[in-house]
Amino acid sequence: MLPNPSSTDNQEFQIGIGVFKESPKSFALFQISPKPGILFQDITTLLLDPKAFQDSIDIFVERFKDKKITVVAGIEARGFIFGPSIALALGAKFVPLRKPKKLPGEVIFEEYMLEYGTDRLEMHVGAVQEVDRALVVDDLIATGGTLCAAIKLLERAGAEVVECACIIEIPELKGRANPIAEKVRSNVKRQQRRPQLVVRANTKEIVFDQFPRAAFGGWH
Ligand SMILES: O=P(O)(O)OC[C@H]1O[C@H](OP(=O)(O)OP(=O)(O)O)[C@H](O)[C@@H]1O
Ligand SMILES: Nc1ncnc2[nH]cnc12
Repeated sequence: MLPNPSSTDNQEFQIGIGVFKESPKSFALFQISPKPGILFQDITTLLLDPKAFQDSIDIFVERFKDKKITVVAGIEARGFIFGPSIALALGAKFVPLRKPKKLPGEVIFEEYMLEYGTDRLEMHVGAVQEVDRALVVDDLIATGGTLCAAIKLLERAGAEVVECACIIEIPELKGRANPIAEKVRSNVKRQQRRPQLVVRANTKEIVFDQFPRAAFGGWH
């Protein structure tokens, strides 16, 4: 359940803070739990702040603009939020990697395990070619299973996967222990030691400047 500004109940949502590593910018980050036992990192609060949203795109574009990327592959669903803008800015084509049975044409697919189940990514046959240099975009890396499946799909089609880019990393889930780790770059560090602001179900209470801004050097 997402915060409802008009709600009068007392349900509480935790808000963490995300900090862009390459610029002194921060944004709010909901931590809610739509699935039992999972502390869900939700990037929709970032989207409510057009400046922070633009910054998140610009940071990716800056990093990848000289890497001869010819295809940006966005992972359904939240990779579709960030991927197309990055693709247009890089002058690259955008290829959606979709969940099962959504694409109308012939597909190749990869199955993978998630923090909370299994899933499958599909890609249209012919969407990428052997000459393509790919950037994979998603909102978040948890176990790394999704990005790993995306890389396998693109490589099976002959593309070279240059890097994977996501907004947030959940270090506790050790996605970087996955063999794909050297290809993954996240551009946000969660402020784990910072006390979390707890608000009552009211998005208007998100105050971005309430938190000291901090810059972290470099990607990792
Ligand atoms: O690193 P992993 O453990 O593979 O998890 C990361 C994936 O999980 C989330 O998507 P989800 O599978 O929940 O799908 P959705 O975006 O369609 O809701 C997230 O958007 C990533 O794609
Ligand atoms: N904890 C989490 N929050 C958001 N998306 C996720 N995908 C996998 N684990 C997740």
